[in-house]
Amino acid sequence: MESTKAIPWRIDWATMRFTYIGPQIEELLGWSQASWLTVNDWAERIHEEDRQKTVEFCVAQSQKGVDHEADYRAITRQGHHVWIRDVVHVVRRPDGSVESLVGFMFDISARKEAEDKIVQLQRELELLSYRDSLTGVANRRMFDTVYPAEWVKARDSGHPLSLVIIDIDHFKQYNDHYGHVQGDECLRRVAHVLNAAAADPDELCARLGGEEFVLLLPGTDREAAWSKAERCRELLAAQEILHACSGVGRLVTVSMGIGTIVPGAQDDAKVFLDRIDRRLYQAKSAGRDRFCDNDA
Ligand SMILES: Nc1nc2c(ncn2[C@@H]2O[C@H](COP(=O)(O)OP(=O)(O)OP(=O)(O)O)[C@@H](O)[C@H]2O)c(=O)[nH]1
Repeated sequence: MESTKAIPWRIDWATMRFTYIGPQIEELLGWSQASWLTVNDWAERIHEEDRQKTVEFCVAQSQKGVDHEADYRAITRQGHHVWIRDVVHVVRRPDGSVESLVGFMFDISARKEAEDKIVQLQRELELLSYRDSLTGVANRRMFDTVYPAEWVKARDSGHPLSLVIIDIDHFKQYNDHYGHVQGDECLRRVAHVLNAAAADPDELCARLGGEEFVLLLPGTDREAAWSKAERCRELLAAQEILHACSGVGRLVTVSMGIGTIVPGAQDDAKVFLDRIDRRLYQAKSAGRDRFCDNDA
């Protein structure tokens, strides 16, 4: 047993002293075999954050006479820590009283590291699933998650909520003329500009799909939403993205539907979104490269 990776040990229940611990413990944790005298030596060598719950759990299980296992970080003599799985068997006398505890300690650091890596990857994946892969701004899924929450916040607080829906003008012609790859690049640049315009932490710029984007602007009144939309146009104009076949001008332009609401109990987030979308199409039919903020 002393040649295996698992480290065997035995504790006498009456005295709470180690009657045996495998010599491999020194290689694993740095503490000599002879230094493991009582359960206190074991408890003191458990990481502070794991100590209380591990000791309480193991004592309770042992008192009940139940075999158990516990994962915890053991402190090494050098001050580092190693993840241990302690598997404990409670040895009982014929009358049922506890005589001793015997167990094995396993080094599970590699497994814990792999588990941590998986958790981290899952978090990254979760974040990525809310990003539009082409432009890097938030995607429709993110908007669909955040918008209802902001709606409820605005309704409860009585603060205004603004939406700006933005669509690139004659983007089909852009793609047809410059090709899809340059079309993608154009989308990235427009997204970048819009994202820069909605830079406050509670503001959101999301790509709704195709060449359509939305700015979700909590706590923003009508006037401030207009300034935001103006800012988007200025920033986009400064990019000077050529669009030879636009028909509107020589540069890429956008049309926007804008709206502001202090949601009341009867209002519906979806209805409001549809209304702003209709305003966008009013801006399109009125000649493009403009805003519309009222219903025709
Ligand atoms: N390059 C590129 N093009 C896209 C992408 N998604 C959608 N499109 C293109 O966007 C164009 C949208 O065209 P339309 O819906 O006809 O709109 P439009 O030409 O912009 O015309 P208006 O909106 O009326 O000004 C289509 O040609 C789509 O192929 C994308 O991810 N990359």
